[in-house]
Amino acid sequence: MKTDARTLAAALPWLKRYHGRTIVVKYGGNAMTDDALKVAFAEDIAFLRFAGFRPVVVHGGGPQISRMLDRLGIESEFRGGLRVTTPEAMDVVRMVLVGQVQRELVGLINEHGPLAVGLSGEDAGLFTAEATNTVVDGEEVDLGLVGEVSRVRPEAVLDLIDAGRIPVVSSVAPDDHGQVHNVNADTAAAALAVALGAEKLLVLTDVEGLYRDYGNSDEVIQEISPESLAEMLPTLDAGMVPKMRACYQAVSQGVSRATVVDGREPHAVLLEIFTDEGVGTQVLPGVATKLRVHPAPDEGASS
Ligand SMILES: Nc1ncnc2c1ncn2[C@@H]1O[C@H](COP(=O)(O)OP(=O)(O)O)[C@@H](O)[C@H]1O
Ligand SMILES: CC(=O)N[C@@H](CCC(=O)OP(=O)(O)O)C(=O)O
Repeated sequence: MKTDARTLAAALPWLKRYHGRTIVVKYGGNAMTDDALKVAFAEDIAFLRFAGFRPVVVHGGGPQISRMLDRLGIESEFRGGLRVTTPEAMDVVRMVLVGQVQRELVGLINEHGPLAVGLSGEDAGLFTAEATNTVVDGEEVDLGLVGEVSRVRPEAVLDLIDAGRIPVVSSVAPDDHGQVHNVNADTAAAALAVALGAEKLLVLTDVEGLYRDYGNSDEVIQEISPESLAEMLPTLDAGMVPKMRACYQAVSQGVSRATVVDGREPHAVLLEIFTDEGVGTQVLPGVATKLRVHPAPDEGASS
């Protein structure tokens, strides 16, 4: 059989499995580095929709926010993987996420038909935020206007999906008093995946997956259970903290699996979903931890 035919035929089990199912795809700002990657991402999302899946996009934009804050001369720092957000910075976060990153992704997806509709946690009560702090080296750190998602009203997203649209969601959300908060996009994606009863949470980032010992070892975790991940969480650093906590929460609350993949690979979404060889790190119940040394000898080979 020709290689292309083999690849297409191998997609059949995944087409059957995910047909009519909801997949929440979190597109991190670090995986939006060049235009070609963004175009490929939009193609993948449109592909999923035309293949009969129900894709929902939650996007990040951390590096884009940082660049704009720099340009405006507003200082920003991250603590425990979360941006300390002053009221001044909050305006910029909202402007960049909703006004720039979301608009761009909606436009790219809509190159393929009238599919994507952008919304944020502020629309139709989608998310309610609750102010949160974080603990770094045993000390509580005040993060300002940073929120966790305390409630999800998924009706607006469900209406869009049922109408054949692709929701593209930005992670800002009001608290009970209407004060808008900055929610980490991984956190928002997990909360939405749980509320939608999604089959899968797929997270695109800028590393091959979760490294067992980042910076000191080439071993990437291929599969891990939520329990083993929970044990690892206190040892993680930087952006991986909210990301892996989000995967843990999604799988602990009913999403069948959460996967972190390298979004710098063009068409990472299609590769992850339609090839038998799992790439990245999969969090799923009941598995023993499985490691892979990166780069794996046969990585990139589809079966
Ligand atoms: N154990 C780990 N495995 C992989 N990456 C890690 C780990 N610990 C920290 N990191 C860092 O987390 C970063 C990804 O998080 P982040 O920058 O927030 O990405 P995104 O914009 O995709 O949400 C990686 O680029 C890496 O520098
Ligand atoms: C509270 C917090 O840190 N919010 C993030 C929101 C954007 C985000 O999460 O973007 P990535 O997915 O690209 O990292 C921020 O301000 O950068």
